[in-house]
Amino acid sequence: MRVTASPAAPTARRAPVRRIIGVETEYGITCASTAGGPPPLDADHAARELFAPLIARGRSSNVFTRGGARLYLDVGSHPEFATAECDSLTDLLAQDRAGELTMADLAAQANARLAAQDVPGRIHLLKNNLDAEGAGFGCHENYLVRRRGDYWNDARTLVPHLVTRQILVGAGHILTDPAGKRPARYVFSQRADQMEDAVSSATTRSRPLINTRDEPHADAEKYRRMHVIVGDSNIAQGSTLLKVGAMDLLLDYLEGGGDLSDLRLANPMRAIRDTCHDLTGTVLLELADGRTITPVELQSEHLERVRAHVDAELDLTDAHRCVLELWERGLEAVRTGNPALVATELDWAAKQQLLTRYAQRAGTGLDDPRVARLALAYHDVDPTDGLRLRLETAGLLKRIVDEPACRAAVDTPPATTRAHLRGTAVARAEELRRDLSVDWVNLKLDDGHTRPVALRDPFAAVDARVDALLAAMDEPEPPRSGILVTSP
Ligand SMILES: Nc1ncnc2c1ncn2[C@@H]1O[C@H](COP(=O)(O)OP(=O)(O)OP(=O)(O)O)[C@@H](O)[C@H]1O
Ligand SMILES: [Mg+2]
Repeated sequence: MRVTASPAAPTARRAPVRRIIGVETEYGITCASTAGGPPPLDADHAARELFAPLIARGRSSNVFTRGGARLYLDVGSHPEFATAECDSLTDLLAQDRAGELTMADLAAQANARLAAQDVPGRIHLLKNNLDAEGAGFGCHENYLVRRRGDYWNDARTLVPHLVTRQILVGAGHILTDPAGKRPARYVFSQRADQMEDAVSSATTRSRPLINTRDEPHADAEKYRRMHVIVGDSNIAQGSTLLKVGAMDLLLDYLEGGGDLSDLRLANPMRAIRDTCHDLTGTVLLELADGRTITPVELQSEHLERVRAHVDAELDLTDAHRCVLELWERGLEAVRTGNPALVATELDWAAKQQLLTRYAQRAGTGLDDPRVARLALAYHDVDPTDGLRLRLETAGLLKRIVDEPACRAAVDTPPATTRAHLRGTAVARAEELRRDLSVDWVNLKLDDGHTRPVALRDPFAAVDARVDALLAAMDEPEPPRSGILVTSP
């Protein structure tokens, strides 16, 4: 009798766990004089000018858009765009870019009003993280995670990733010495020098890497929202894809029982600064167990574990495959000191090439004010003053989601999350001029009698209660409570 081994049963593969992701971006604002001289408006007044049309339409400076996103002016003068909830990486890229386009449109309108009033100023909105006074502002990522007892441990084991990922997804920065003793030099990130505590529950007192405030914007028994505070605002879509996609895969790995706890850093705050300042990626970081590791080694180790997890279990989307490929190539670029390997995809490399080539041609150093202006233009969201569109059109920055799809995302929410319900309701309310109170979870028609709807499942894009709410909007507005209507 011949015994043959039966072929191994094919292992069932699965897609990465479906996850809600949203990115909040604060924008820098300045009003440059067009006549020379000091700015005609300070940042506060410029921000108020920017939001004037929203406020004039009887709304506040805190609105939800037809695209399902939140557009608002918080304390301070940084206009903020928080993307709608996305459950795909490509939707997130479109939404993030929709934020830039929304801001650019608001600035164009504000500049037209200033010109009509003969105010000699032009408002610029900058998708960066440091203003002219040296104050920082943020770009926060939000990831839905399933509520589990060991969330806290998982969040902490991500700190080494958050500390070292800047060698891939940092937006690049020219670091100048205020004392003028050392020449200006190029580093990975603007944000690294602003961070203080590794994990904290407050964002205002200190600058943590992960905010642990428990505000899931969803069914609190099932979900948590992981709120990542450390991260640069990115211009290159490749950087955003890698930043968010790598975290998505790492969370999948951890939720599937993966472990990163042997890679804890002894001093994350020192490590984040050391990593930022060393473009070779070879600075030695101390681990909690006394070993040392370089940022490139640490990222390679994370990538290897994620890859093994993927190979064993996952069937990746095209976007996730791009994430792994770019992660690998980004590390190779740092390891070999060859930014050209990723110069059309990752911000730090694209910006470095732009600035160093300019400085070489002009025969200056990186501290030249013209280089600083070029660096700002990289982050300017204006289609003509800003460089992003020009670089993309010239093929110097790679587009992953094309411009029409990003433009569409301004008014069209992601189709597969509750943002679809919110965006539809907002659009209908705007068309019918009905008052609708909105937050991430709730929709309430302010007519005194239609029942509010709580959308506790961020994955649900269909809901009969919302259909009823839309139908209620179509009905003639009932009399306000407190007013007696009598028939003649
Ligand atoms: N359940 C969820 N899981 C993950 N992300 C979510 C969830 N619900 C909403 N989000 C995303 O979280 C972000 C919330 O933005 P928002 O600016 O309102 O943040 P916040 O932390 O609630 O408030 P603030 O910035 O005012 O402190 C959005 O990008 C949104 O898409
Ligand atoms: Mg916010």
